[in-house]
Amino acid sequence: MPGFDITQTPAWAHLLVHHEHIADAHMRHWFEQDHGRFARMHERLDGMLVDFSKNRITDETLQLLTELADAADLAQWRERMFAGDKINLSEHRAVLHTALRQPREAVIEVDGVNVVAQAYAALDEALAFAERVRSGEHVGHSGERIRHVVNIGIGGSDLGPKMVVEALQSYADAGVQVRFVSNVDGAHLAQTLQDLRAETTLFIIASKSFTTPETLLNAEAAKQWLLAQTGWDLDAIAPHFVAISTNLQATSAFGIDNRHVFKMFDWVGGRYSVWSTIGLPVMCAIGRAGFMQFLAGARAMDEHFLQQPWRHNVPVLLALIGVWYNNFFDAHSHAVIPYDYGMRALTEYLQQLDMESNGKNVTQQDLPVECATGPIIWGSQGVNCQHAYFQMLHQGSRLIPSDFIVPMNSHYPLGKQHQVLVANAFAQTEALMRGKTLLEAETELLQAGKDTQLAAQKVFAGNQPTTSVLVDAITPHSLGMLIAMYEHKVFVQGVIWDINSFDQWGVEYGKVLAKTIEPELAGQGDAQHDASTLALISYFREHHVSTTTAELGH
Ligand SMILES: O=P(O)(O)OC[C@H]1O[C@H](O)[C@H](O)[C@@H](O)[C@@H]1O
Repeated sequence: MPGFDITQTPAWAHLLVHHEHIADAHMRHWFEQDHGRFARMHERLDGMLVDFSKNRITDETLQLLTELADAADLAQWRERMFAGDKINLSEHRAVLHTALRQPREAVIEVDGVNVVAQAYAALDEALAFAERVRSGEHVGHSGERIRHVVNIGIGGSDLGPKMVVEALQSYADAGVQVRFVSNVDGAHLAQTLQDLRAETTLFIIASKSFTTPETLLNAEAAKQWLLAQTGWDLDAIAPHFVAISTNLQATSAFGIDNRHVFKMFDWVGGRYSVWSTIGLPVMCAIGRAGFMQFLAGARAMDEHFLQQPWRHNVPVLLALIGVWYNNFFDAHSHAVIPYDYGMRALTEYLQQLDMESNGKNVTQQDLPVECATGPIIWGSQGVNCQHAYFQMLHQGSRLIPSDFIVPMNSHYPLGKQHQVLVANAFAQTEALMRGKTLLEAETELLQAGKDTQLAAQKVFAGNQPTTSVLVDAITPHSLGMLIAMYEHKVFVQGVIWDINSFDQWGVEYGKVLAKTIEPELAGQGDAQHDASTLALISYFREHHVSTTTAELGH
């Protein structure tokens, strides 16, 4: 579709007119007048309920939005992605994270190779290794059992596995504790290793490219820590290091035994790679059976996404309603609030998934995009957010749509705590939708025998949209469904805006400049910079106390 511009389609024009009609309508009136609203505006999947009814949409909105999906040729793009067409045009790559959760017998060919078989060959090796770590069969150089696994990686080689390991902590049953180091700030590695023994520690160096400087520097420092702690020779540390990468040359140059390199493939983007061998930390934590359930959950969402008509297709509805706020209500951000302590890293994970995918302003045909693209994704765990920034959602001046993710059962119920947690989540969605009128505020004050002077401060505009995603519990299966749901949401939005959701040229520029500046901090090199950057560099030189590399853990 050369020069495709969604804003020039009749569907977009119809939505603009429709927006004029309903922009000022209040959801509380829709609920009062229409008792069938929830029934028509929710979807039930296996172990999941998604409630779209507290959104600023009518049946007509949904109808018009589905026409927008058709105008963007969504069905064809979806088919092309699942079939392995090279829809990542700028990198000439297929986009096949969905192949990683296909049944073993499926066949998807890219350049004449069946990638499903390729993926399972790598996955089986990683799963078998994880089981050997869990059972104690894989031991360290001294013959001791591995007790700690430290994953060193960043971006897609960190956020997915970290979030999943934390969310599924109650499934970690083998006495192997998994930790994550991502930041090149020495504090991260030093503090993570502080209470560990080298003899019982395994490092996973996770890097699709194996060229990411932060990861390589941390990996080298981990190697030095291990040598310093044990006094062993370099040859002895092989059982303590494994890698996950597409770049076997670089892993071998780093000194990692080829039998301990688990392959990944260029047809999986970093931020979509938790289903691949990048999931090794998850496998070490929850084992083969749990990981296969995780893949099966994602597969169930893939099937739903493939089969349901737009009007009942959960990721498609999430995406379309997101476009509605982003492009017609001019909402700049989207909050995601998991009411689950284990899922506290979800927002950070989704920030990469969504913002690195759809933070683009050029179309697949290299033309400027004529409308706003991906929103700012933010949020954090409920209920903590209620005691911090929810004031702004309730009485601020901005439209901020949000997703509330709420499990019906906790792995740690502790008496009444789970009911209190869930009650808070539901109460927030009700309050955000209903609001409170001036009359209601005055009546409340009068009933409490108080002056009504403060009534204006107690008014809540309401009409703040929320989508509730209820899951029976956070299990490997339901977590797989949830993550795949968001992956497909991001994909659908990328199709509507006609951007490539699978490259990330925007992160390169800063990386290149950092390479120039780093030696300048040590007084070498004199590249051209603006006055501000030059002053920052010289302030560092004046104030930095040069030390030899401080020893880890001291
Ligand atoms: O796995 P790696 O090759 O080390 O990449 C790690 C991360 O670094 C980059 O800068 C990209 O922006 C991310 O998409 C990627 O996930």
